[in-house]
Amino acid sequence: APLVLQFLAGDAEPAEVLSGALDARLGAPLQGGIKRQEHPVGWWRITVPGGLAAEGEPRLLLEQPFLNRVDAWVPGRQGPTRHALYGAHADPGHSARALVIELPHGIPEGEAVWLRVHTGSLMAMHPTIDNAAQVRADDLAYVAWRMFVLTVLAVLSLLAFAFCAGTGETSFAWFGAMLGFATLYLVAIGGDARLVPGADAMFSSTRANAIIAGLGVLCSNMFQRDYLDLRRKLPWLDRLLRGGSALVALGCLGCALGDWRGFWHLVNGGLVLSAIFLLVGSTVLALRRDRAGRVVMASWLPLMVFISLTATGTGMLGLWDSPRWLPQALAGSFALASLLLSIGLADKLLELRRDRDHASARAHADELTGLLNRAGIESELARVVQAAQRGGQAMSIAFIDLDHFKPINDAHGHGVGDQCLRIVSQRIRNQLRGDDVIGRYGGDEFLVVLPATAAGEALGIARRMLDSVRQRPLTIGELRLDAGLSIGVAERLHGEPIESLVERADAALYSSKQAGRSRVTVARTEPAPGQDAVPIINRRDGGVTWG
Ligand SMILES: Nc1nc2c(ncn2[C@@H]2O[C@H](COP(=O)(O)OP(=O)(O)OP(=O)(O)O)[C@@H](O)[C@H]2O)c(=O)[nH]1
Repeated sequence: APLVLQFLAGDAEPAEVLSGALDARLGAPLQGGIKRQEHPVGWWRITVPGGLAAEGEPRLLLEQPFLNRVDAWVPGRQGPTRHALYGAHADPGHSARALVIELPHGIPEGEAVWLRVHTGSLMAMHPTIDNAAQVRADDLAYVAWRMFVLTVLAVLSLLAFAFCAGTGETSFAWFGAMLGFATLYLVAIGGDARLVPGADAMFSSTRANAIIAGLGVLCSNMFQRDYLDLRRKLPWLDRLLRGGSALVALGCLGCALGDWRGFWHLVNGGLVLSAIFLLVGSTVLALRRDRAGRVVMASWLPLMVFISLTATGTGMLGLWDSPRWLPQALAGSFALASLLLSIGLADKLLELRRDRDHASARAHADELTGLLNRAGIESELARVVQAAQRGGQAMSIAFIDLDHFKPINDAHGHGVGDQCLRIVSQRIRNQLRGDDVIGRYGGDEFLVVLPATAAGEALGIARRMLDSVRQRPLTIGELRLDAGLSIGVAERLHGEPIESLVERADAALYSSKQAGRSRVTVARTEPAPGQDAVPIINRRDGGVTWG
């Protein structure tokens, strides 16, 4: 039904208003809905040209009530009914999307609904008429949508805190807090928690809501500074954003201490400035092909569009006739923005991890041979020793030194020496199994770590490595160079520390050198009869020296 909405200038006694004595003061029909005029309390008359029949149990709905309180006089009913989202007159029978006023007799032609509205909110309330069945259906759809949006926000917020705890990245905590406050703010203005004990006192206060919104903006600014790395990438914008945050912080503090409306404006001003700064910053960064900038722009833009549409539409400024679903689309765009930012954060985390892995791979690589360097093989050794300790498994290591390498260097130059090292490292590596690791320990020395391997098996592998080098000469250009390896193998004794294991393998290698090079020495795994420690002793055994 087309409703005619008229405002009565100035407050008056109900009896006087209802008698029609003040009808001359009624203004022209309004489009923009019921919103705050000069005074917080005002009278509104609603009529329907041609009248509204009582069939279908018609209801008058006032959408987006937030902090407005309404006394309604409807045709055929004595005295007013009271309606509000919060407080004693909250209506548990309907969703929070609108105040619902029953019209048991419809609105007969020539009669009117009179509303005395105490406006506590800046948003306009839209009066519409629906039948009871439609109101119930719309209520269910509204509650389902709100549950979805608020659940998305709350879950993402909790996830962000869990990520912060897991990764130690503070930007996740700021993001989680921002989502938490955004959820609270949506719940406050939407009235979703109005029937929860205590929510009434908290959410029905403009000051409390300004503080919630302000804290949300502060967390958002902190998060974006971190996420976009503004300090480094756009220092001028970082300073501006800090200014915006200072205004918001001051406003929040003021709202906490006193009731002056200026503080409330300070929060809102800081919010608008921060949003503009962020949009500018993310656009500049996105144009520079910055990934984080693009994510923020993609998530911020729809939000900003919906906020602008809401602010300029019928709900707030009344510059255009915005659709009724717009406030819910705004809530949805909050959830969408958070989802995009969550994905962006996860992506950033992956990028950081990739960078770290690359850096650590670079730090642990030996440039000449492509094997692990000393630090790399030592850390692998520590890892394998730890695993062997936990699993109670055997493990061995092999220390390898190229024989007579210095003369090759001296006779053919360092370039040929380097080539030798490359070829030898390649041949040794080819003898290893999947889990074995090899690194260049320094100069012409290599260390091989053999997980789940006892001395006997390690000896076999060491001999294969030795054979792979000594059975074929190293070919470098025209040169054919014979080479050999001295190898020391040691199996880790139960509970043996790394240093001792390495020392025993080194001593076994020394034994190989002493015994004439190009051979393998295995360190004993058990003390010799009559001795308490495991010594290195030499025993010739078919080309293999046993220690
Ligand atoms: N070409 C080249 N030579 C290196 C590199 N690092 C160390 N060296 C040389 O490797 C040689 C190592 O010699 P040693 O292991 O002490 O002596 P060796 O001649 O191999 O004698 P034994 O080990 O006793 O058989 C030295 O001459 C070092 O200058 C490298 O990266 N490239």
